[in-house]
Amino acid sequence: MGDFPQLAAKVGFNMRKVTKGNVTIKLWDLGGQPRFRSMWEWYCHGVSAIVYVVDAADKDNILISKNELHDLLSKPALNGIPLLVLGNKIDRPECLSKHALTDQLGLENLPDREVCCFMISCKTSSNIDVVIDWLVKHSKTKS
Ligand SMILES: Nc1nc2c(ncn2[C@@H]2O[C@H](COP(=O)(O)OP(=O)(O)OP(=O)(O)O)[C@@H](O)[C@H]2O)c(=O)[nH]1
Repeated sequence: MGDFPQLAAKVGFNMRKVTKGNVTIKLWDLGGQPRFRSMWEWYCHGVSAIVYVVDAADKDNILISKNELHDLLSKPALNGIPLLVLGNKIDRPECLSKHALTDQLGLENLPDREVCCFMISCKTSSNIDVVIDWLVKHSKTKS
């Protein structure tokens, strides 16, 4: 774990802190490009929650997203960690519905963990408040 900040700096991953009330959440923003995907697991060890952001307007790549997500969740070290899936870009007309995204990502009946999905737009800030509330609720350590 100790080498992660240095590694993250090298590959350009960012860490951000968000504070709400008496809770401060540390968020790692991991790159989604293929060359970074093998590193995802190591950043997920011991975390309070995994947040998986999907471009819900990019129908051509949903299957790849699904496969990468299920590959990540198959790692024994990540068993039981709550999963929050965010379908981003709901401001775009071609965006999938929550039902279609849930179905196409295979989120129904994922074993051994709590799973939640919200549809959001980072562009218009839609639903970001419910995401923060979910993260606060699932944070392990309170300051
Ligand atoms: N329309 C729309 N565009 C968005 C939204 N969120 C991000 N974008 C755009 O999508 C593009 C990719 O955004 P990034 O934040 O670089 O995506 P990313 O997933 O972090 O990229 P990686 O770190 O490489 O995985 C940029 O052009 C953003 O402006 C959104 O909610 N709506």
